[in-house]
Amino acid sequence: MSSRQPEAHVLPLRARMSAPHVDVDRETAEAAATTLLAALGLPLDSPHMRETPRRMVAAYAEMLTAPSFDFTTFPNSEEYDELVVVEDIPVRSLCEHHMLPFVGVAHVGYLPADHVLGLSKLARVVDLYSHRAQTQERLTKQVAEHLQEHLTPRGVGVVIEAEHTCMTLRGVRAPGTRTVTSALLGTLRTHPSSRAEFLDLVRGTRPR
Ligand SMILES: Nc1nc2c(ncn2[C@@H]2O[C@H](COP(=O)(O)OP(=O)(O)OP(=O)(O)O)[C@@H](O)[C@H]2O)c(=O)[nH]1
Ligand SMILES: [Zn+2]
Repeated sequence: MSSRQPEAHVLPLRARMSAPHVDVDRETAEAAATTLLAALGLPLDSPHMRETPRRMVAAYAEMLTAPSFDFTTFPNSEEYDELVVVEDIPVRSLCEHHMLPFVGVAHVGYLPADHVLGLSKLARVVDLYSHRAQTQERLTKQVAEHLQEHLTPRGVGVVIEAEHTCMTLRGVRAPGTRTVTSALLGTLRTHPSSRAEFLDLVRGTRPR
């Protein structure tokens, strides 16, 4: 006899995920960008720069507005109980100290309990929290806590490696530096062998 559950119980569960609404006042922002560029001594009367304030505002608005998505989970009917890890998820965010980009990759994994998550959703959660003025530490924790809250796995691990252009292109100008942050929850935090397995796995993906 099959141990499969009735069909109604194996349907995916979808929960809509949206970032808090960001109200961009484009008119005020464009006027301010015009003032900023003029105060920096940049001429705005060339064909290339005439629309730069509008483009600046559009660029920031895009980087601060996360697309909504369905967080789709499936019953773990195969009782899969090993790590699920998606590596090299692109990270593009804005450092809240300078409003300059930091870019890199995230490695996100979890140990399933009753549900598995649609794989793309690991990348979408990273994207959701990247589209805001951030610190890398906060971004790393928010991704881990989101998965813990909405998927309730046995454990979650998030490692982010990123280049902060505020410290590679300006200021201390330390090209080649990468900042590495991690957040581990549940058994990936408390169970030494699970923790070591996850960290070894993602360490193996780093360029040396
Ligand atoms: N902890 C943390 N610091 C960050 C992050 N992004 C940027 N920073 C740092 O924020 C700090 C701001 O320091 P300040 O001394 O106020 O700014 P600053 O004069 O521009 O500093 P320099 O970058 O050293 O020239 C800098 O050390 C940045 O490197 C981040 O994600 N996390
Ligand atoms: Zn910065």
